[in-house]
Amino acid sequence: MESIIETKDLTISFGGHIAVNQVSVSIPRNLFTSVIGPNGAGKTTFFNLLSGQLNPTVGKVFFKGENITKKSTVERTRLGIGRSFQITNVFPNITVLENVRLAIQSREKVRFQMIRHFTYYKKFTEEALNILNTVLLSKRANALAANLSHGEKRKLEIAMLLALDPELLLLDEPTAGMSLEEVPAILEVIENIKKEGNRTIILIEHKMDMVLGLSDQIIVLYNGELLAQGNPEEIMDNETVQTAYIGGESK
Ligand SMILES: Nc1ncnc2c1ncn2[C@@H]1O[C@H](COP(=O)(O)OP(=O)(O)OP(=O)(O)O)[C@@H](O)[C@H]1O
Repeated sequence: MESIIETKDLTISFGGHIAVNQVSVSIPRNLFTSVIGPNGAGKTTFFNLLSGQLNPTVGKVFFKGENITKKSTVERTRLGIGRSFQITNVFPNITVLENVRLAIQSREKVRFQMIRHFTYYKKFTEEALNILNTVLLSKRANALAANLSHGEKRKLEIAMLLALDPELLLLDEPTAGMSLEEVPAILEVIENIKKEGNRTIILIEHKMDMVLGLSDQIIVLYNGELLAQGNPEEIMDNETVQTAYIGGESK
């Protein structure tokens, strides 16, 4: 199966501590992959190495076959890798719809020419409304971003990410800090993106029921190392995983 992103011996150490240790994985295009592992296993660091926030001490990252190890975060975003927390430009004092439309506009780097402006405005507004539909924020399109609840803000962050039109979406614990009532909506948002079928999603998540329900394959990290990779059944049946992680994880 064609891989969208691949790592070879990916390693990073902070001082003496090896946070990600010789991880070689191939992540197939259009499959839903989750990365699990106990606290401190190296999941977020692994994402940082994929998105370019960190450079590996050793090892390589390939995106669609191209060696991107030396590329910056901005270059990787341009190539099609989208990471949720990269989106810092949510403007609190404009509406939800305007935020998403502006993000689309900046993606397209449109020059404001008055004659063409109306055509683009309509096109971008339609795309923004479609994205808001995907993230279940249509009803809040005209609300000021500042007035959103915590759960709605997370949805807007995902919307801003979708506005970049990434081929690969890296979602790092999208339900973190959410109330239990807000979790099903985020799950529905992820399912909507999955259903649209044009993006590959990699999810870091502690909620095992969510991981098992969404994933085609699961990568297990433990002490920075790749402990296992397989479909949900294989991972649940894997004795090493049970001993190292699932049995011992309470979060
Ligand atoms: N910038 C850094 N400097 C020093 N140590 C770091 C740095 N970033 C991460 N670490 C260490 O690397 C290890 C892996 O951290 P990481 O955040 O990747 O784990 P995680 O699996 O995402 O954990 P969690 O589930 O708690 O988010 C931890 O021991 C952490 O303290």
